[in-house]
Amino acid sequence: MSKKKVLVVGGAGYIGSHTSLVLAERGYEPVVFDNLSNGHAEFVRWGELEQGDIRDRARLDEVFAKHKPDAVLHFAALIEVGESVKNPVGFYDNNVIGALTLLSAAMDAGVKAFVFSSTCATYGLPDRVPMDETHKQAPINPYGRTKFIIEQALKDYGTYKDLKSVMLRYFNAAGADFEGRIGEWHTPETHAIPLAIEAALGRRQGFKVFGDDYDTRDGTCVRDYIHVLDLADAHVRAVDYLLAGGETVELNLGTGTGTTVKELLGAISDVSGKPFPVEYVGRREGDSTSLVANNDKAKAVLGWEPQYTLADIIKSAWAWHSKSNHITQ
Ligand SMILES: NC(=O)c1ccc[n+]([C@@H]2O[C@H](COP(=O)([O-])OP(=O)(O)OC[C@H]3O[C@@H](n4cnc5c(N)ncnc54)[C@H](O)[C@@H]3O)[C@@H](O)[C@H]2O)c1
Ligand SMILES: O=c1ccn([C@@H]2O[C@H](COP(=O)(O)OP(=O)(O)O[C@H]3O[C@H](CO)[C@@H](O)[C@H](O)[C@H]3O)[C@@H](O)[C@H]2O)c(=O)[nH]1
Repeated sequence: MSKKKVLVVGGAGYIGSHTSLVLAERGYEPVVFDNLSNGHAEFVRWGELEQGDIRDRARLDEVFAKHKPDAVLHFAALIEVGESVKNPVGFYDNNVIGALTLLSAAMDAGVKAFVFSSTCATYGLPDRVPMDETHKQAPINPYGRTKFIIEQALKDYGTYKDLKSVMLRYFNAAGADFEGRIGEWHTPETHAIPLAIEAALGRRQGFKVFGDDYDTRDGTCVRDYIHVLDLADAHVRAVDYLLAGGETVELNLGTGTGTTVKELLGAISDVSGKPFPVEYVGRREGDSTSLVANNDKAKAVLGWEPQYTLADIIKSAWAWHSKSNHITQ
């Protein structure tokens, strides 16, 4: 029997490349669609690369006609919260117009299964922590709002059209492939774990903590860091679920454990054995105080369970950053 094909849109990026790896391991055939604006051709190792932009309908039609995918995973987006405050137009253009163009092309090509990279940033400020999927969605930055808009479109397409989707609200993706083939490589890098590791490796001057006056146990923001391979596993399960006739659903993907920035820095110093300078500066615009998942629904719907701890995350990230010398600034 021929393998089922999955179009991995944004598959040359961090989470999409790890998901391609796990798709291939589980017997699917990934095909990556990416404009390489923030991705890396060398991360496309488990399937063909089709270069193109999700805002280019003609190119999308060509790729859908050629590959006839059974499902689409949509990772392609601009992703930095801080940048979205400075450049909202670019975010709406890529994350909303791009996603809607991709959705139309997918539906016209007869695709019925769609997995969307959403985010806990769609919740905004927490009423309660941990947050389950019924928590109100009131994003506090343009990035979160672009993702919220697409979630609503997907719910309407699930109700009124024949496209079923799984909207995966990731908390903070982190860590890397344990064999060190791929890892987190954003340019410029803005995420806490790679920045702190690069500081410990002496590639950056030190680490700046954005705010220590939050209402949390040590004044710094709380996040729920989830291993990228746990995210990848959930995506493959989401494809299985949709191809088996599953209905449209939104699911949190986090571990349920919150870590403050100070705790994170302590854990990174422990793993690396290399202390690094830390400076406390003002808050970063658009940051939420505390984001921690209640992941019961993903466990129930997908039979998913996160496998990796914060120590696994830091060790795998440390291994990747130590051996690779890519430029992130
Ligand atoms: N990294 C996180 O912690 C996190 C958390 C929650 C949600 N997400 C979401 O997960 C998805 C993947 O994040 P990532 O960290 O892997 O980001 P990434 O930047 O590494 O990957 C995104 C990929 O999409 C591609 N891309 C961007 N715009 C495109 C376009 N117009 N056409 C074609 N390709 C395009 C980029 O070249 C890149 O390869 C994003 O949608 C992001 O919003 C990420
Ligand atoms: O130099 C830094 C970088 C980050 N932080 C803090 O570290 C925490 C984590 O920040 P970061 O790693 O940038 O992740 P988030 O801003 O939480 O955003 C990520 O996680 C979101 C879900 O929480 C996703 O939606 C986004 O795409 C993804 O970038 C936050 O409290 C930041 O204020 C610092 O103190 N200093």
